[in-house]
Amino acid sequence: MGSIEGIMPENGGAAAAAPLCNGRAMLSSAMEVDPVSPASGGNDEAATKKVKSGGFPLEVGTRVMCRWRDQNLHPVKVIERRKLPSGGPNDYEYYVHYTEFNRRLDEWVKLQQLDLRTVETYLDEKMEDKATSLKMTRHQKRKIDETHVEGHEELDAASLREHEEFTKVKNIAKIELGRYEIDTWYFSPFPPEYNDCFKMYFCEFCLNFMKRKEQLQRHMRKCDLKHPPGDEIYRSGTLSMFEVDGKKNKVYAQNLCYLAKLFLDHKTLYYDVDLFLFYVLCECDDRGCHMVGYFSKEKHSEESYNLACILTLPPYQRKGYGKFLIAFSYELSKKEGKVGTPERPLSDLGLLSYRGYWTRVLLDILKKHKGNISIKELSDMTAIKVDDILSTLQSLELIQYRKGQHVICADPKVLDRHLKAAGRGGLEVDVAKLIWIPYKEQS
Ligand SMILES: CC(=O)SCCNC(=O)CCNC(=O)[C@H](O)C(C)(C)COP(=O)(O)OP(=O)(O)OC[C@H]1O[C@@H](n2cnc3c(N)ncnc32)[C@H](O)[C@@H]1OP(=O)(O)O
Repeated sequence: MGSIEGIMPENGGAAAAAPLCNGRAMLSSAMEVDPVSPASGGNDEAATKKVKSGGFPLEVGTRVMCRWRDQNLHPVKVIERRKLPSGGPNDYEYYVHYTEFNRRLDEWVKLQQLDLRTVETYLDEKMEDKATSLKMTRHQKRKIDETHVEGHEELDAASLREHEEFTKVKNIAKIELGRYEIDTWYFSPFPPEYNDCFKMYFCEFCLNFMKRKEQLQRHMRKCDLKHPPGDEIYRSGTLSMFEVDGKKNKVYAQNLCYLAKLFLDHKTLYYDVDLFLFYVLCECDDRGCHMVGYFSKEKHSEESYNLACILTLPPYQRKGYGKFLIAFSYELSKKEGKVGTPERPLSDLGLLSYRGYWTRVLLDILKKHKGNISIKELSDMTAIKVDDILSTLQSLELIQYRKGQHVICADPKVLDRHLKAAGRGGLEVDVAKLIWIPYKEQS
């Protein structure tokens, strides 16, 4: 581990910071596809100026069509380039951003994948502006936070640019975790000694990470853990949930945050894991409890956040675990006697999962309920914050504003149609199997 004290994904106040992976307007129309999120193409277009057609190697900023894994050509922007070790002076590979897709699909491609007839080179004026202006945007601040530079307010434009350069390309391409090799999605600020790592090896139990397979093998012979540290607060069949206190298990919590950042783009990394609890979901067998995903939660949240970050590891995604984690966070809120809401901004996949969960929970109640029901009553029953109920019902066009108040208009046939469209329900939380005392009642 590096010398930093701790890291914690945190996104308070980041809503206005033009997050890279927020729930943009595409969400209603792109429910079933992966990639899910288009890029911020529109604004980019406005802020760039066509300068010239390039030669070789292609310039950073070049726009060109690129053959993707679906075998079709898609527009990309060259983010970075590097010389091929064995190649001649013009033999480069290019790190490209598919402008229609989310940043998690950015990748290194060979020249042969690019349709060179479509090459256009653009100079990004925004980048130029940054180099000459000393004014730091919130977005830039966020980038600096991600690389753990203290006192970043004082950084000049050149250093800022250096940091942007540093975070725009995924630093770690793959990780090994338990029996899975996983392609990473985003940059994560691992300590500098890991900079040259293509693949990292994680102990699936203590989450320590290493550069080489042999190190991991040696570690696995010594590591005593067979499950996350902390208390097992839920067990149902082969599923277990562990509550890990960031203060008591600092190194584990830090490791978890480094790991999670590889799949979370829009979260700022923050120092203090002490202030958070981590709920780690595992599938258990005779070899141990294998992490499936987790969510973090502030011990005390003034904004009534009941979840800070949520992650299902890619091999386990689309199996209902995300909605299970969300449901679990609301069960904890119910036990606390509070309403809750996730920290903003939500990622594209985060918003899809929450929208699916809220829709299903609310419509199930509306379907069964006889007589009138208020938004407040719905909130009390579900621990879902009133704003989230309103936005969900509004997006389903089930709510009208009449005579100064919101009225739910729930035709059973319409409810059925929406429920069908809301996707699967996710794995159920069996509340009887949750044994948990809210944090404030301890100590
Ligand atoms: C507050 C915050 O932390 S916001 C950040 C949220 N976290 C992230 O973005 C990290 C990376 N993403 C993830 O870890 C996961 O995608 C999660 C946690 C958001 C969802 O986890 P999953 O285990 O895949 O969720 P689950 O299987 O319950 O599916 C939830 C719904 O999300 C949608 N969804 C999830 N993945 C996809 C995808 N790749 N493409 C389209 N829709 C998707 C679907 O509507 C799905 O429901 P359905 O399968 O019934 O149609």
